[in-house]
Formats: sequence, C-alpha cells, structure tokens
Amino acid sequence: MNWLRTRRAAIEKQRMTLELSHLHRRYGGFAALDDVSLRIEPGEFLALLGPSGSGKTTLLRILAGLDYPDSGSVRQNERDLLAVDARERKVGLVFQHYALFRHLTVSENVAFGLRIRPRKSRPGRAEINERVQRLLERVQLEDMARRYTSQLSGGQRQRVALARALAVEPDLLLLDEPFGALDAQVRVALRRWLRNLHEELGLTSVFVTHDQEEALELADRVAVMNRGRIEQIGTPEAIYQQPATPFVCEFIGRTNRIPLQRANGVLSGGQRPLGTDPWPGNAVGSAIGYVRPEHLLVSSTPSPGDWAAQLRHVYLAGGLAHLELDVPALGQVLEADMSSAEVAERGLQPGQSLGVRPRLITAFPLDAQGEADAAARHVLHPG
Ligand SMILES: Nc1ncnc2c1ncn2[C@@H]1O[C@H](COP(=O)(O)OP(=O)(O)OP(=O)(O)O)[C@@H](O)[C@H]1O
Repeated sequence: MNWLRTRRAAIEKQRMTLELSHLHRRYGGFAALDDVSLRIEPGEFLALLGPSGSGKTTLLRILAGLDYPDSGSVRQNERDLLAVDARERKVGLVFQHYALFRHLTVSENVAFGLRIRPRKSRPGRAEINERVQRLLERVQLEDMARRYTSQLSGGQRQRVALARALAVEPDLLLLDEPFGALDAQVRVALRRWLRNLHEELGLTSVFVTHDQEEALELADRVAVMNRGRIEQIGTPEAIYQQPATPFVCEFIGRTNRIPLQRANGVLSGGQRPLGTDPWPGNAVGSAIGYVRPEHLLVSSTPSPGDWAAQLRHVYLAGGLAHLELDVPALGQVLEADMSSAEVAERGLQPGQSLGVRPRLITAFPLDAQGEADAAARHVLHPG
C-alpha cells in the first residue's frame, strides 16, 4: 500500500495535463485527423468513440509516439511531447490483440517493459521481480506467473497485457479496444475492473472504443470522433442528453430522424405544429429533428395534437419494450420505448390505433443543399 501512496503522490505532483492542438494527419489524400484539439486532464478517463476509420487509433498512436502529426502540437504541461522519444514518454499501451510474447511466461511478459528500458533507467533484477510480483497481484494473476500466455483465457491475457503496460509506471495509459476480442460478459466485468484500477492508481487513461455502451459507462468524458474530427466532447450524460450535431444524435443511443418544415414562423412535422420557428431569417425552409424513443409519448386515446399511429410490433427486451409505430402523416415508422409492465397494463397489441407525440426534439435547420447547420441546433419541447 506504501507503493500505492508513493505512486499517487508522484502523479499528484506531476499534474500532467496534455494539450493537443490543431493536429492534422494525412495518409495520401486522406485526412485521418483533421484539426483535432483536445485537453486531457490529470487523472481523467477519456474515451475516444467513433465509427471505424474515424481517426481514434491514429490519435492514440500519436500520443504513444508511434506516429507523428503533419502539423499541430502535443504538450505535456509545458513540454513538447512530440520531441520526446516513444521509449521515454512513460506511456503504457494495451491493444486489442494481446501482443504478448508466446514464448515467455506471464511474469516474463510483464517484466519485458522493464528489461528493455535504457540502462540508466532500468531497475535491477531483484526490483524487477518484486515489481512483477506486485503487478500480478494487482491484476489478480499471481497464481499464473509461470504459465505461458497460450495457457490463459482471453480475459486473463488482457490482464497480463495491462500489467505489462503498468510495469513502466506510466503517466499515461493508452488502451486501444482492449476488450474488443472478448465475449460480452467478460468484457463488462473487465471494464469495471479497469475503471477501479484507474482510480486506485490515479492514472490518466485514454481508451479507444467503437462500443458506445462501454464508453458511456467507463469514461469521465467521451470524445465522439467522425471523419478525423471531434464532433463533440463531454461527459457521458451530456453526450447522450445534449447531442451537439446530427452525427452525434444518430451515433449515440437510438433515435428517430424526422423531417420538419418551417413556414410562417412555425416549425411543424407531419402537418402538426411543434413550436415557433427558432431560426429567424428565411421564412420558409426545412429542418431535421431527432427524437429519442423514450421521448415519444404514446397514448391509447389520441388527442388532436397527436400524430395518428398504428402499432406494428412490440419487441420485449426484458424490463423495456420497443414499440414500432407506423405514422402515415410522417410516412415513416417511429420507435418508442415504454416499460414492459406498462405495455401489459395497457394491453397494447399490434394493429391497434394509437396517438404519438414528441416531448423533446433536437432540431437543426437545413440549407438549400440539404446540409444541417450544427451550430444552429435548437431543442424543442412541444406541448
Ligand atoms: N498507415 C496508414 N496508411 C494509410 N492509411 C491509414 C494508415 N493508418 C490509418 N489509415 C487510415 O486513416 C483512417 C483512420 O484510421 P484509424 O485507424 O485512426 O481509425 P479508427 O477510428 O481507429 O478505426 P477502427 O475503429 O477501425 O480501428 C482510416 O481511414 C485508415 O484507413
């Protein structure tokens, strides 16, 4: 425990803030990173979330010193991190594919990062053994020290990879889809365990994932990436509750995308007025609205302001039910959520006529080319 206290004190002293400014990275004509700026606070658990090819790994590799931006800077406090050699950066790396050495035992794998250190910073043999022992205890693998990695389960291997990354006492822990290859249950257990470890050791961690549930559950903040840019960065709650762009609305959670019309100062959808037109200027135009399934109010006795709907399907998913509603006025099917208990209480059946109305809409005006203006985002609460 002394070790833990010393380690925490060291991190506290460093107060390592990472400042990434205007990073650009091109591969041929393709922009893998397109003007990325980001500040990572000490002790933070940051998730980089985005679809395949959005630039997450490129960003991580730059932090690790495995790749360099074409322009832009990375500063660690006042230090230019890009000028520091990868081996000197005190960065721990964990990748999806274990990249463990099959011909080495668990403890030899963990010791590896220490053994390859430059001579001046390499600990002695006894200290390496002691550290490896402590790390294996920390990742609860002390009984497996002499096994070869081929004799371990996927989850155990990832814990070895983590112990190996921690052996260098990193200032920054970088994880690239570390649990991507594991089955769902092991994955959930390991990510919670990782979050605890992050807190106990006072680490600063950057975690790449394309699994939004993982990002929203684990991270202090989530950076949502798309096409080499950060679309939004914020707490999981802010990302989910206040998506800033159409991409984030569609990428995070489930949503209904509804076309809206602007005319004579009124914003409407499916011939139903939803509120005053929030965008002054052009009197006529169109917009796009996003409504989460839980923000649709479904009534068995439709009132005049509702869209008329027909219940198509009810998908029961444990305590929650997903309702598929055909809405002729919109010419589309909407998805609404309700508790399974309520579906049973109200005796909802496919084929039934219902009324539906949105309680909350995140809306963006569209320009003449049909492009949404994210900066003009407006949240409506129709009556
Ligand atoms: N060495 C390279 N040469 C050419 N193109 C590359 C190289 N590395 C990455 N790219 C391209 O840059 C883009 C971003 O890649 P990156 O690996 O950062 O994405 P990602 O968000 O991590 O994706 P994934 O979730 O699939 O790992 C991709 O289109 C990729 O094909």
